[in-house]
Amino acid sequence: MLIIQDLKKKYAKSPRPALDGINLTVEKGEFIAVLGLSGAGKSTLIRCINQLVLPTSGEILWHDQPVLGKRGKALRAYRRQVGMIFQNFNLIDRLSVLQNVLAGRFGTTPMWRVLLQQYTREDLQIAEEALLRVGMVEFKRVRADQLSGGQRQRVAIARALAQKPELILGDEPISNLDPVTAVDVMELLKSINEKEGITMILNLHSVEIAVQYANRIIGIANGQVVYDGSPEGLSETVLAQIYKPDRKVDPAVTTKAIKLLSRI
Ligand SMILES: Nc1ncnc2c1ncn2[C@@H]1O[C@H](COP(=O)(O)OP(=O)(O)OP(=O)(O)O)[C@@H](O)[C@H]1O
Repeated sequence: MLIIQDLKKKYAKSPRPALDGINLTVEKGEFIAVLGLSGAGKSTLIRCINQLVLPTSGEILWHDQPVLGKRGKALRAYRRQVGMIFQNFNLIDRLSVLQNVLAGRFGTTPMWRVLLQQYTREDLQIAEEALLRVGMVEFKRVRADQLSGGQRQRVAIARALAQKPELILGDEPISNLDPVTAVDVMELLKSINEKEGITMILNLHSVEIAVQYANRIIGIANGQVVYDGSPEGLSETVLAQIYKPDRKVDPAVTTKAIKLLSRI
């Protein structure tokens, strides 16, 4: 469903490319965890997929159609098929839970339709179904800023679901959550992946969580894919390739981290 070909991204003020020739093929129904050191390029990759960041070169194909260069209506149509969840949830605090989820129905069209309650009965039904799916329907009238982190991420997932996406991208979706809530959110995402067949690509910082939930791991180092395979294949050598020492990290710290990681 998604093919990434020789994708490169060089930010104007950055000396090194953030992405340096990424090639990936993603099939429907996969649950992919992207691992890598801070600065490896994970966020840039996720953001290039939904065009929040424009790559410098390469190609992205969605159902065999080129994504790069899409503008306006065509870009909105593509983005509706690709839901996104973020580390900081990206909810609008002053709006209710339901209004936040309804925002997902409009993709990138103006917020005034939500604010003026210009949505259809069908939009409302889909939004409520999404809230029911994530266990938050009884909070629909509550303002988003009244919720806990875990509840906010559930609402963000419902907002993504209300788009009726084929793919959900997650940029460190559990980084701001305590370990129990993080597992709770991962269980929800896994269940959505298995029951609704929605493909997941999530950047994760926890190798342990990635191994537990993903059926494919993509390891990135210095903007390149250094591992693409099963969780079982994450040997100490592979972990060293992903989290290898580089200029920014003290080699002793990295070695210690790899030893800790390889115990899982
Ligand atoms: N807007 C930007 N402008 C300039 N350089 C950037 C920008 N965003 C990211 N970078 C650089 O691109 C590289 C990759 O960053 P990216 O955020 O994709 O990494 P990451 O693996 O997601 O890291 P983290 O886990 O810390 O979020 C880093 O060197 C970073 O400094």
